[in-house]
Amino acid sequence: MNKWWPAPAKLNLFLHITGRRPDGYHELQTAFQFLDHGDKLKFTITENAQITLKADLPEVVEEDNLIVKAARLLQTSCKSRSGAIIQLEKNLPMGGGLGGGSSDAATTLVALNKLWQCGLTEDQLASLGLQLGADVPVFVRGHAAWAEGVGEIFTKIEPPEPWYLVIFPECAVSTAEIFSATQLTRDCEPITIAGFLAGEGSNICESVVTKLHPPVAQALAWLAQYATIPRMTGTGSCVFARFESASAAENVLEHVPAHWHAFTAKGCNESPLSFCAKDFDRRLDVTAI
Ligand SMILES: C[C@@](CO)(OP(=O)(O)O)[C@H](O)COP(=O)(O)OP(=O)(O)OC[C@H]1O[C@@H](n2ccc(N)nc2=O)[C@H](O)[C@@H]1O
Ligand SMILES: Nc1ncnc2c1ncn2[C@@H]1O[C@H](COP(=O)(O)OP(=O)(O)O)[C@@H](O)[C@H]1O
Repeated sequence: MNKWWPAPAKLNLFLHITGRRPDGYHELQTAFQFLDHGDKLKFTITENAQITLKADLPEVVEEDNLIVKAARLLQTSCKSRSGAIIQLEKNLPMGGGLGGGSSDAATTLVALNKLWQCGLTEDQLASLGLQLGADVPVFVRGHAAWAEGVGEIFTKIEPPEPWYLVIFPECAVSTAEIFSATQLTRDCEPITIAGFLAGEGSNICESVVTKLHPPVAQALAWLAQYATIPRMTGTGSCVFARFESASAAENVLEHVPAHWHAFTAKGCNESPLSFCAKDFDRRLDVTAI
């Protein structure tokens, strides 16, 4: 049966900028964790090579959609003669720092690699993903990670998996806009994984984003009434706080002002996409017997 593949959200549990490369890209330290909440994609394989996207996403023209770009890139790389009709259920806000577009691209690479039987390795898929965006490789690899470089050098980590309340303050923030801001701090002292797991780290982009986008400051101030250390993810705009239980997060969700979109989700060190890919392999094994 044709099933839905998950494209989960990510959180940056902290984000520091430690330098800048000659090409302008920023050197980062960050920790990625996935959420059990995100977009969903369904793939129907076709005999002709056409890639068709069915998505209610008028903001992004089909040619620019990372799903279409990922499918075409894989098709060229593995010389697939098949095509696909790809259906997208978009649940994640765009420009929210939850990595929705990157996650959609990663799910497309992982799913079509299996469905077209391309046989590319995880390393090959991650390096294709990096051509599409700095955030795509972590979604391909599917494990919570400490990331350095421009965000592509990973070490697996196992942080606690709390419940989160995530608020999208109804404003989109462009990653490029924040990385080009002159006031951005770009000389954070490097920290260690042990230091992070012991509670060090913040989101260094928060001060710039809150000045340029007041709703982000308002959402952080609102969350601070209910939780300790509310934080922004990535370059914004979403903010989040952690809770001990689903019910504790849901109790606060009930009070979120109606003009903001918000949801609760569980932190996951293994991505829902990774579970789905393993389940796909397991089913193939069963069919083969
Ligand atoms: C910083 C993070 C943290 O997760 O921000 P979010 O986008 O998730 O908020 C990401 O790594 C972003 O990844 P992604 O959103 O894929 O960025 P890309 O499309 O590759 O790049 C968008 C723009 O951001 C800048 N950029 C991106 C990554 C980086 N390490 N340094 C940069 O300077 C570049 O100017 C680039 O043109
Ligand atoms: N499938 C997609 N879903 C969302 N955004 C996409 C997609 N394809 C391309 N984009 C572009 O990527 C930008 C960043 O989107 P997204 O990844 O959701 O946000 P963020 O990087 O802040 O987490 C969008 O504003 C949009 O222009």
